[in-house]
Amino acid sequence: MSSSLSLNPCLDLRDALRVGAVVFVASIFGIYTAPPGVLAAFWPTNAVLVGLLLRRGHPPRTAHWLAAVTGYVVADLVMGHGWPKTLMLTSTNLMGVTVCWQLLARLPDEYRGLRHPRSMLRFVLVAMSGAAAAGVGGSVIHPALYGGTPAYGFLFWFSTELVNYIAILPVLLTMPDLVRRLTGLRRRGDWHLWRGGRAEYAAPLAAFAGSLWLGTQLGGPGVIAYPIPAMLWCALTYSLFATAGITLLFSMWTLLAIASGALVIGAPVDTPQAVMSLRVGVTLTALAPLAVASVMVARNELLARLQHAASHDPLTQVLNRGGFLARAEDLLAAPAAWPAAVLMMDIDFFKKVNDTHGHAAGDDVLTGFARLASSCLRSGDVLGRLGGEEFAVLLPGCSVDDAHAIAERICEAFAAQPIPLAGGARLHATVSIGLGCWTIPGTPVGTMLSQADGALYDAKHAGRNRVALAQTPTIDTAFVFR
Ligand SMILES: Nc1nc2c(ncn2[C@@H]2O[C@H](COP(=O)(O)OP(=O)(O)OP(=O)(O)O)[C@@H](O)[C@H]2O)c(=O)[nH]1
Repeated sequence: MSSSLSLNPCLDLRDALRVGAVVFVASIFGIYTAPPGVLAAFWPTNAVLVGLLLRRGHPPRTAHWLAAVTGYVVADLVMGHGWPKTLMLTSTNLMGVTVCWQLLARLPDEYRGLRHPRSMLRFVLVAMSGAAAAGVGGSVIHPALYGGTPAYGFLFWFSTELVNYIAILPVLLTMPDLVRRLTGLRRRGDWHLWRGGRAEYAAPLAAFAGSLWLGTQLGGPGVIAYPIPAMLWCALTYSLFATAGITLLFSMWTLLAIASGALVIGAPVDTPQAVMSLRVGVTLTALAPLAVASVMVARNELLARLQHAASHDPLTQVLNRGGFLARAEDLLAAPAAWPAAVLMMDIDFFKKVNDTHGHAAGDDVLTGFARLASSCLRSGDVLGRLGGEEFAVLLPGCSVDDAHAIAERICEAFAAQPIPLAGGARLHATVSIGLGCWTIPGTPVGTMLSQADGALYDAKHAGRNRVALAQTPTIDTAFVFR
């Protein structure tokens, strides 16, 4: 969410109302699904509220907290709880939410988004702290409202909140990727529901579904762990968000299937203690795939950064020689890439620029040229810095006339636009370009570059600041255009 939201009271109010409405709907859901006369065991409201407050671009305001309190209170009153019970439940809910939100909001972004290898450890500690805060409230209100000891009240609230936070919050914490995708604000490498082809995508999900089904057929206490290998496979294949969704599904399915008798574990789950133990156990089981998915995200982000560093020139940020050659070979493997043209470009008298204005000014000229050349290219063209002041462009699917027009545009635009230097001065520079165009598919990139380099030599010798055409198998006369 943009920071303008915080400056716009109307938008802030609308946002707060949305928070209140979500709290109300989630609370009604929790109350409806609770067994009669007992406190709701699946209570998504608190985890959803924490997730909502964290997903906003800036801290919640008083209006958001007031809207949340109103959502809790109205839901309880609508469902027939009196004021004393409503206030006790609401304050206990808010104790847990406040602690959980405070602690998560203080975590660095990558920990909060579960994108750090150790983020799951911190996340579990935060979830336990939030659950413990709710447990403290529960130890006071539970005996008064439902009977039992304060210790039981603590344990019931602690276990319920722990399960809800661990099962639901990861989905919400990784959800911003989905929001960015839906709103078109996509970042490189940000969203991959899966990594790989279609079969690779479908297989882990099928294994997960199969393991759930197998559990219903075989029964016994071990069946709870049957889906773990499939969930680990999902974590290695799908995005963190998808994995979080799958682990939530696992927790809900396992608990519901045991409750309904579809999954027979052979042990009685007929005391509140046994129910609590089962719920916490099932949810903690789901932490393993989540931790693997977190490690995968961190690993993939690191790999992407390394790959970028290995294939790009740190000064101009265009491809380096290795990156250019690899990309060119990839592109030229497609028949549609032919005819293909190559431009070899070399900044004129660049040594003099360095000697006269200093190395930093030379660097400014290089970055200025890379920027300008990029702006003259079509999408799909590839620009690389082959070394020093020498750049190359691959123009796939480009006729010699179009390639010549692009080369002329770069040459003229560079000569016409002086480069602003750090001290405020402006520096005029020119570039010479050798151009080749090949119609025969399969011509090696190295051959194309060296023939275009020959034309660049011609351009330099004809006086620089010009474009020269290479001799290629289809064009057999080398000449200088101007
Ligand atoms: N500032 C800067 N200079 C570089 C960099 N890489 C190479 N150079 C310099 O680029 C210059 C290249 O000079 P030459 O190859 O003699 O070519 P030129 O002066 O451009 O002459 P012509 O190409 O014949 O027009 C050398 O002085 C290198 O030190 C760089 O990253 N930054």
